[in-house]
Amino acid sequence: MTVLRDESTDSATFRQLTEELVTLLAYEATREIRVEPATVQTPVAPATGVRLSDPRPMVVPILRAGLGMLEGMTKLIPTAEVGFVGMVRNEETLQPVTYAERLPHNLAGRQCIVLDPMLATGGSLAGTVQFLVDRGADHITCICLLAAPEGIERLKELLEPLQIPTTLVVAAVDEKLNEKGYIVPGLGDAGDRLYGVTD
Ligand SMILES: O=P(O)(O)OC[C@H]1O[C@H](OP(=O)(O)OP(=O)(O)O)[C@H](O)[C@@H]1O
Ligand SMILES: O=c1cc[nH]c(=O)[nH]1
Ligand SMILES: [Mg+2]
Repeated sequence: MTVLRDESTDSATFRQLTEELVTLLAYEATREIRVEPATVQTPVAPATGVRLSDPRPMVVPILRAGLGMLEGMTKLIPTAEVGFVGMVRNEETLQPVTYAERLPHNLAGRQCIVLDPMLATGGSLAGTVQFLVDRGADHITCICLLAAPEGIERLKELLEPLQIPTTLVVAAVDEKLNEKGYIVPGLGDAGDRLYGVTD
């Protein structure tokens, strides 16, 4: 996290560290993944273990910055399906605008794992979780690198009344948001740090 925060870290290193960190967070985030018993034959005797249940989990990166977390996640669950949501925050109003959405219409009974490095006001993550819940997802795990207390509160407010099991896994909770809605001390604009500055 310290190297990610450092403004002198270049994009290539930022991407690599994001991927590595996500794989560690994914270890934590998959604790509650649904599995079923599976028996295999070892050279010595039958052994019972587990395999992922059907339907398989759906991993949902929030474009653009969430894409930097996808590879690290699918390393851990290579058989997961992937759906996409594209959102950009209007930097004046701080409201998210959805510009892309490629998800199955029916997510009934699906566990969804949402990826976005930054949970700031919570608007983008809350909007994405709402998409998933509206389509029937019944278990949500969000993985973020950094969260602001304000964003965590917003997510709680959305999710508690829905009574859907939800887990938020973060590498660090920072102090606050600044007047521009940026996480303090944070790491700046995660999308820009990963892929370069856009205007
Ligand atoms: O919690 P919020 O206040 O909604 O802010 C967080 C969002 O802002 C960033 O995306 P951004 O809008 O910069 O788009 P990008 O990924 O294309 O850079 C970040 O990746 C989150 O999606
Ligand atoms: O600090 C922040 C807040 C929103 N989005 C980012 O990328 N960084
Ligand atoms: Mg951005």
